[in-house]
Amino acid sequence: MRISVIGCGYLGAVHASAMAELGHDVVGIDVDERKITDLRSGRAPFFEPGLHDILTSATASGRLRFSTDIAEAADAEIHFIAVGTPQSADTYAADLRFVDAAFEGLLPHLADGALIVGKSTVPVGTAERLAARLAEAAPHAHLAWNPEFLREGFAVQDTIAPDRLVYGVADDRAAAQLDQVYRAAIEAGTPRIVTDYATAELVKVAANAFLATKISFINAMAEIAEATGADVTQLADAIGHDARIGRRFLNAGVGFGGGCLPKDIRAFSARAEELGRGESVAFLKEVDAINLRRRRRVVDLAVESFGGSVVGKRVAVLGVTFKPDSDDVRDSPALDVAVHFKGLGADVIATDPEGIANARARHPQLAYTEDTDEALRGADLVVLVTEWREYRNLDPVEVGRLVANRFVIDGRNVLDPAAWRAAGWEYRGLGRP
Ligand SMILES: NC(=O)C1=CN([C@@H]2O[C@H](COP(=O)(O)OP(=O)(O)OC[C@H]3O[C@@H](n4cnc5c(N)ncnc54)[C@H](O)[C@@H]3O)[C@@H](O)[C@H]2O)C=CC1
Ligand SMILES: O=C(O)[C@H]1O[C@H](OP(=O)(O)OP(=O)(O)OC[C@H]2O[C@@H](n3ccc(=O)[nH]c3=O)[C@H](O)[C@@H]2O)[C@H](O)[C@@H](O)[C@@H]1O
Repeated sequence: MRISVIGCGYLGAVHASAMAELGHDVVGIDVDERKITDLRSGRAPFFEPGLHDILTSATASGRLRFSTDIAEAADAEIHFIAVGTPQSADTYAADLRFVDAAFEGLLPHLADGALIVGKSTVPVGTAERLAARLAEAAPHAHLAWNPEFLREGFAVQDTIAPDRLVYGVADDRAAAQLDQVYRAAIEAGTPRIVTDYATAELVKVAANAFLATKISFINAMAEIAEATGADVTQLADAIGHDARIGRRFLNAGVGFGGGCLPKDIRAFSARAEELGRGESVAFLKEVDAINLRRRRRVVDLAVESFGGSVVGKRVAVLGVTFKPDSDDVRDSPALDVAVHFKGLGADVIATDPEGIANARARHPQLAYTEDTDEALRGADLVVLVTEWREYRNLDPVEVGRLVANRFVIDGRNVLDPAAWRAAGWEYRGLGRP
């Protein structure tokens, strides 16, 4: 099929490349010229495992091209909107400016029977509003909402083989067109839920709200564990054996960040309040508060251990991205911890395999190095805040030879406390004795 993807960020660049990989003829559109120049030359504008391969094979095959001119989308039968929906600074509601601009930009270029498909995460009610506008401005086209559930770090495989497909549609024709787009996944047995706009929009925010709640639940248990000497990691293993609970997303630590979970739960709360149902999701404010407290806890542990102050202490911060296998530092707990240490007068040096350029752009006041050993050399404290494989696999004996003081705070509970203590380290985890 002929497809356009409007917005080529973390979601759109992967979606465009994956659709071309599946055999569709795709044009990716973005207002950011630098991104489009990169994509045109087969360079992924961000780090995502597997993206480079499908991007280069699809551009070489001629099935994938990129442009800053939305008129180039005019040929497409299906237009995916994948632009950002960031948090508004004042209300925390989703800022729909980019979605509205992309939608309005498409209106003059819609072929007969064209389908606009929203992928961006939006407040419930957005699709209905856009469908009403479409009926008036371009009645020969129609609209569907098809939320995206990919995870950064696994974005390519999640796009090609998703857990499920959700179509919010107003007619059967839209569902049939989407079936053609996703034929490969459907033939492979991917479950598909065809529903109305409101349900589709809500499925997306409900899924992210549930995941955030699960993480904050285990982090709340970590707080109780800290008050009692219990071990939250064993607790998670034990409750996780219950298939009704499940072990995934029960890793306690510095909590969730990124361009989605934090902003999505806040936008959901804001939308529920607009609907007069704020109390139904009031717990999400607690989920957010627990999450933010855990970032602070790492710093408090250090201050406590150093007898009240970290001024002048050399702190090696391992990780700046919000999760491993991504270069994304949006609302990153790791970066927040680094900034907080710096604010308290510590001599911070942060390292990360992929995230330094993005971190430096946001927080130029921090010192960075790409060399893990350089970060560790002379440290009074090592803080692991993003569980990249290379940090999980650090050898406590070797690291012990580099640092000035053997003190580690494991903000992701991924190190083996016994091995680190045996190598002479003071080990502190979150919610671990
Ligand atoms: N990043 C992720 O893993 C996932 C993101 N989402 C949702 O997808 C949406 C996009 O998120 P990201 O890709 O992370 O954001 P992003 O900020 O990485 O990308 C958005 C892109 O849209 C472009 N853009 C803005 N206005 C435009 C316009 N009028 N025309 C063309 N391009 C325009 C921007 O230049 C940028 O490249 C958000 O609603 C997000 O919540 C959903 C699932 C996964
Ligand atoms: O809407 C989105 O953009 C996406 O948001 C999340 O995906 P993502 O943000 O890429 O990352 P996750 O793997 O969900 O991790 C989010 C954060 O939670 C943290 N986390 C995760 C799991 C856990 O047990 N504990 C924990 O603290 C991670 O470190 C990370 O900071 C969802 O998992 C995706 O399904 C969704 O599509």
